[in-house]
Amino acid sequence: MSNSHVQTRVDAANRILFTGGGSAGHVTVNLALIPQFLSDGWEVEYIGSETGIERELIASSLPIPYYPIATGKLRRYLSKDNIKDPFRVIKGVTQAYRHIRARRPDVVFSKGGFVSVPVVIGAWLNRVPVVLHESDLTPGLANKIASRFAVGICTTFPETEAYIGGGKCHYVGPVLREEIGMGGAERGLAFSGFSDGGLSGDRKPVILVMGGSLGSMSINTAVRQALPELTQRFRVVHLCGRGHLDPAADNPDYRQFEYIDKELPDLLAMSDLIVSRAGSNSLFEFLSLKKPMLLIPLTKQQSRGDQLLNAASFERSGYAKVLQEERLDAAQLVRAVADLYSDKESYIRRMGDTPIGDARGRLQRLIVQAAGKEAEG
Ligand SMILES: CC(=O)N[C@H]1[C@@H](OP(=O)(O)OP(=O)(O)OC[C@H]2O[C@@H](n3ccc(=O)[nH]c3=O)[C@H](O)[C@@H]2O)O[C@H](CO)[C@@H](O)[C@@H]1O
Repeated sequence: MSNSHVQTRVDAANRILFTGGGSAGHVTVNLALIPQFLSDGWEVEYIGSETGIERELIASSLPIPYYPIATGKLRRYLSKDNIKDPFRVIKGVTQAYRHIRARRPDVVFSKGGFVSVPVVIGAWLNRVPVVLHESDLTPGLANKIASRFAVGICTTFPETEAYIGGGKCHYVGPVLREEIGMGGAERGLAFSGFSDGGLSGDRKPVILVMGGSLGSMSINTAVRQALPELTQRFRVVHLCGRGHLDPAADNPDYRQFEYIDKELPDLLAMSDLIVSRAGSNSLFEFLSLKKPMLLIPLTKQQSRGDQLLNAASFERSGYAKVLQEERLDAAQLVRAVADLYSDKESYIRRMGDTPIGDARGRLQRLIVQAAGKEAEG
């Protein structure tokens, strides 16, 4: 009796396939959602690229199968790779189509990035419902293409609907990983080797510098040039991106790391100020923790202008100070940090009034509904 009960449960397991990658910003929401589906008894699997950051982030933190497929970049500019990439996209669609046909997930959830397009098309060809999520105020190219094949597009900003249309948009708000709010400042200081003085009022305040999940050359250069001045008043912890450590940047009040995974919540908890690019996931993480932030958004030439809009929206709400990339140098950085620090209480006060809400729960309910499974509320 008990055996047949177990067998029935296994046969009837709900199955969800996640995709998304290329940068951590296209994986973070998946990292927030997957543990919930696993604890609700769903079978979860992931399709990502062969070499993208998603492969490492998923493998290092979640016990789920990962299926790599061929990917080709979708570019808005001329490149010799534009010739071979369409063939890689077609190969990726074939691989995703076959995988989805064999595994028959109830639903596909896509977080965007160029790896997601073949998966979304493969799901659509198999008549598996697809739900998308867009982190930025304006949709990325992958999500623009994928939206034609999706039953729903969940957004972080209410304004995004104007850029997608089609009546498929659902505003859910920012989806945060649960562990972001669970960091410990003491642990962050110990990890950074700044434990002396602990959390006492007489320690130097800490600035956390994040150049986006891939790092930023211009922020790295400006921060390192500004170190002699910055470290007179602050300690600086710098997440500089893979391959961008600089052994010459040596200062007792400076620490640099390429990329931080598990300890990031502790580093955030420890920080008094943040200097960052303006990727949407990072911004809402800072907001939820009420960290005064100086944002240096990617320009229209470096990205599609999404970060300019994200940063402008946060500046309008009084959550962030913005320094434009074109004006970025060591002197401007020092000045902007000093201004932000002297006004930090008003930033914290304005962020204090902002409810973050349960976007993770709302998004999960929408996905479960799209899968044709019952979801309450
Ligand atoms: C160059 C590029 O394409 N940038 C895009 C990318 O940015 P990016 O990948 O930087 O995206 P986000 O800032 O949105 O998210 C980064 C995520 O990585 C985490 N993190 C970062 C550094 C680190 O050392 N450890 C760590 O865990 C952050 O906490 C955050 O959860 O996706 C964003 C969301 O669609 C877009 O707004 C950006 O324009």
